Amino acid sequence: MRIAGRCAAGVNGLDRGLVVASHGRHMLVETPEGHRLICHPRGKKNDAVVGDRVLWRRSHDEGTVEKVDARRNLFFRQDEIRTKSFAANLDQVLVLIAAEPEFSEHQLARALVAAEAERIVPLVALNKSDLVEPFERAWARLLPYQRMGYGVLPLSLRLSGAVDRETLTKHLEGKTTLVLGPSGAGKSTLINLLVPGASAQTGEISRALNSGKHTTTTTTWYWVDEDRKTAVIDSPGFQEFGLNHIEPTRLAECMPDLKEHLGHCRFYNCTHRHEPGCCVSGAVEAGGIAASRHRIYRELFEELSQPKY
Ligand SMILES: Nc1nc2c(ncn2[C@@H]2O[C@H](COP(=O)(O)OP(=O)(O)OP(=O)(O)O)[C@@H](O)[C@H]2O)c(=O)[nH]1
Ligand SMILES: [Zn+2]
Repeated sequence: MRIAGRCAAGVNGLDRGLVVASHGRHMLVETPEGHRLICHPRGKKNDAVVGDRVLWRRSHDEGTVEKVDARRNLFFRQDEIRTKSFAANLDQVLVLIAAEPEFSEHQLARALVAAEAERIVPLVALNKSDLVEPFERAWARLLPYQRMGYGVLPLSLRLSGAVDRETLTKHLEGKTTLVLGPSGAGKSTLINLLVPGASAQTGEISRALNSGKHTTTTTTWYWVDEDRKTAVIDSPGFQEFGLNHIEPTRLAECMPDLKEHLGHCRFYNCTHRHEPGCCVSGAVEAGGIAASRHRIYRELFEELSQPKY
C-alpha cells in the first residue's frame, strides 16, 4: 500500500478520490492512480464515509475533502442517540455467521432489514461446515431465508479456503461488498483469504489515521483484484444494530417473506401483528411464513414504535 506520495493534480487543483478508511476527522483517500493520502474534511463536520467518491485538494502532504458526491445508498444503523454509517455506494452486504458461536436470528434479521431499506442486495454465508451437527442446526434455521430468495452460502473457511475463495469470488466479482458478522464467525479469516496481507494493511491504516497512537478497528476498504474492480469492506459494529431510522409501517416491506403477502389484509392500515383478517398472520398459520420471522417482526415493530426523542 502507498500512503501519501505524489500524483497528478486535477482540474482547478481538485482531484477525484475514493474514501477507503476513516477515523474521527481523518480519512484515507485513494486517487484514481491508486495513491493514498490522509485527508481532512473542509468544515467542522465529517460527512464522508468509506465508499464515498470525493473531490479533494492537496495541502502539503495531506488533503482537504471539498465535496462528497451524491450517494447511491448509505448503509447505516441508528439507535436512540447516534447514527453510525457503515459505508456508502454498496452493491451488496454479506452477512457472515457460523455454526458456532450460535448466531442470533434477530441480529441477522436486523442486518437484512437495514440492507433492504437501502435497496442493497443481501447475501448470507454460514461458516464452519466442518462442525457437522451445529452446522446442520444452523443451516435449518436459515431455510426460511433461502425460501425468501436470499443467497445462503455454506463455507468452511479454515479447512477449504481455496474452494471457498472460488465460491466467494463468483458472488463478489466486480462488486463492492460490505462484510458484516458477529465476533468469532470468521470475518478476519474471510477477509484475509480474499485479500492476503489485509491484517498488515489494517494496522498500517489505523496507525496512519490515528497518528500512531494506538490501533483501532475502523471500517476499511480492500481491493480483492489488481484491476481494482472487486472490493470488500470490513466493518465492525454488527452487534448493535439500531434500526430507529425505519418507520414501523415500512418494516414489513423490508422483509421479503412478509412483503409477499401484503396488500390483501382486511384493514388498510393493518400492522400485521394481531388484527383479524390479516394475510400475514394467515400465512404464518398456513406455514408460508416461519413463526420465528413473525415473532421478530412483532418485536421490531414494537421497538420502532417507541416514541423517539
Ligand atoms: N471450525 C472452524 N473454525 C473456523 C473456521 N473458520 C474460522 N474458524 C475459527 O473461528 C475463530 C474465529 O475466526 P476469526 O476469523 O478470527 O473471526 P472474526 O469473525 O474475525 O472474529 P473477531 O476477530 O472476534 O471479530 C478462529 O479461531 C478461526 O480459526 C472454519 O471453517 N471452521
Ligand atoms: Zn395484516
